[in-house]
Amino acid sequence: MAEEEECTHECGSCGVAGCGDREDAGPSTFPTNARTNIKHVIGVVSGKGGVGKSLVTSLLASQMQKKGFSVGILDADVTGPSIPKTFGITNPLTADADGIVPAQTASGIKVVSVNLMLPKDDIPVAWRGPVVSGIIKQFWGEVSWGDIDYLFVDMPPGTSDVFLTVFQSLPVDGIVTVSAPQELVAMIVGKAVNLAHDLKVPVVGLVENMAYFKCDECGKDHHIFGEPQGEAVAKRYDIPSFATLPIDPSFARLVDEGKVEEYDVAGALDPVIEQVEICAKAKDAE
Ligand SMILES: Nc1ncnc2c1ncn2[C@@H]1O[C@H](COP(=O)(O)OP(=O)(O)OP(=O)(O)O)[C@@H](O)[C@H]1O
Repeated sequence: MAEEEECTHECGSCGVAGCGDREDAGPSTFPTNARTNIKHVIGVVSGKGGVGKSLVTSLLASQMQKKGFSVGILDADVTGPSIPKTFGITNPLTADADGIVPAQTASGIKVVSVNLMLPKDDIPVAWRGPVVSGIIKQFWGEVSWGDIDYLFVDMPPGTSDVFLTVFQSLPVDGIVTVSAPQELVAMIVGKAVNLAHDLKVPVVGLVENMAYFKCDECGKDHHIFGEPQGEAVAKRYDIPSFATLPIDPSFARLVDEGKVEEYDVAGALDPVIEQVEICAKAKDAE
C-alpha cells in the first residue's frame, strides 16, 4: 500500500499493486445461482489488447470441450466483447424462472457475454468500472450455468478494475496469459503476472500468439513481429507451461465466419492444457 493512499479495505476496487494488506483471491465472495456447479475457473489475460486473448480463450475452451469436459466461457471483456462472434452466436440471452440461460456454441460450450444482451452487436458499451463489476457479478451469480468442469473467463486487456473484481471475487484457480512477440508486450505481460502473484493466483501457462508465419512457398518460418521471446518470458516469470501459435490467416477467416471450433490446433496448446488440468487436480486435492 502506497503511504499517500488511505486504505479503504475495498481490495476489489483498489489498484495499488504490491500491497501487503491485500486479501487472497478465493474463496468466491459472489454467490452463485442454485443451478450452478462450476468446478474450476481459469482466467485468460493479456497485458495489451489485440494480441489474440479472445482467440486463445476460444481455442482452449474448444480443446477442453473436445476432451469431454463441460465448458463455459464468461466474457468479462465487457467493453470489447468478441467471444459470441468468434463462435457465430447471434441469438440474445434468455432467462427463465431460475435465472439467465447461457447461449451455446455448435459443440455445446456455454457462453455469456454483454454482446448477447444488446439489441444490436455494434452498440458501444461505455460503462464505468463499478457498472462493469456489477455485470461480472451478474454473469457469475444470476446465470444458470449448470455443471461446468472448466469456466474460462476472457478478461479485458490490462490490469483494470475488472481484473481485480474477477480475481478477488471469483474462485479463480489459475491464469493463462497471452502475449505477442514484441518486447513491449512481453514487458506488459510482466505487469499482469506480477499482479496475479500479488493476488496469489497461479499463472499456469503462457501462450505466445502470432509467434511466426509459415511460408507456403519456401516452407520457412518468418518472425514477422520480431524474434519470439515467450519461452524466455515464461522462464523469467516462473510460468510452468508455454505454447506458441502461428500467424494463420485461417484464424481470421474462421473467426469472421464464427467457426473457431473447427480449427485444428494440432496439439499446439497441449502443454498449457496439461498444466490447466494439473492446476485443477491440485485444487481438487486441497
Ligand atoms: N495467430 C493469429 N493469426 C491470425 N489472426 C489472428 C491471430 N490471433 C488473433 N488474430 C486475429 O486478430 C484479431 C484480434 O484477436 P483477439 O480478438 O483474439 O485479440 P484480443 O487480444 O482478445 O483483443 P482485445 O483484448 O483487444 O479484445 C482477431 O481478428 C483475430 O482473428
